[in-house]
Amino acid sequence: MTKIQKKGKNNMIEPSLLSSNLMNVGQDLRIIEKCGIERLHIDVMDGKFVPNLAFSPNFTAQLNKKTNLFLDCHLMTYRPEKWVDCFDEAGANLITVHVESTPHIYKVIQQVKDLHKKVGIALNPGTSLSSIKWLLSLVDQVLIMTVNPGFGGQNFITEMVNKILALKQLRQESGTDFQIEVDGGITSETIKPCMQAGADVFVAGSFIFNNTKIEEKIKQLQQIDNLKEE
Ligand SMILES: O=C(CO)[C@@H](O)[C@H](O)COP(=O)(O)O
Ligand SMILES: [Co+2]
Repeated sequence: MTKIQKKGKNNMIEPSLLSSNLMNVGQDLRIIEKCGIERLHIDVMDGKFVPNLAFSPNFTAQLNKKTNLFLDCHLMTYRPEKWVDCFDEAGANLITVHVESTPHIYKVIQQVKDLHKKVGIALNPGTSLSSIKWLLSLVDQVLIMTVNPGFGGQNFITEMVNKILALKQLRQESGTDFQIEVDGGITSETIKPCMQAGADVFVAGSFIFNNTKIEEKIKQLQQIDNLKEE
């Protein structure tokens, strides 16, 4: 199966399986695909970098067999360099590593690029943009965490809107074209300031999955996908 990732209207919403009912994941994948979604968010947690555990390479490989969706693996692990190869083999299309998680961030980015996978860097809310400025020309995506990582269902940190704005400005000034992704507390309300500030990809977990109307919730987010100024 060919994996696609177009810049387009429906690919901007990225459902996060962390809050989904894993007993229904097969059915939910079909609903997500039917809605025209093209990307899926897979949270990977090691119980050390964040106080929780989440998805394995094996789970990712099983998903990869069942769907053509573009798989964005968000590694919330210390020393992500140990996990990159496993998630590459599992079928990740984009591997995002936290700048706070390793003393060798440049090396990990090169490791992902050498595997011919898309690469992202993520920043915790408390980490400033200056820590990644020098890396911006190397990456396909920057993930601004809009909650402290570890759990779904937390409240959006509104101060992060200014960070998105500042990152968009850095992108313009540097002539680079990485995508800006936001993750944490995204709802039909909080998505709006993020979109207006310049975010391109919107991860949403509990807003989509903490109810039985997954399709309706995805559509609510997709309908807002027109506020963006270019
Ligand atoms: O990385 C994370 C949490 O650390 C996320 O991807 C969550 O899955 C987002 O969940 P909601 O905040 O949308 O419920
Ligand atoms: Co995530």
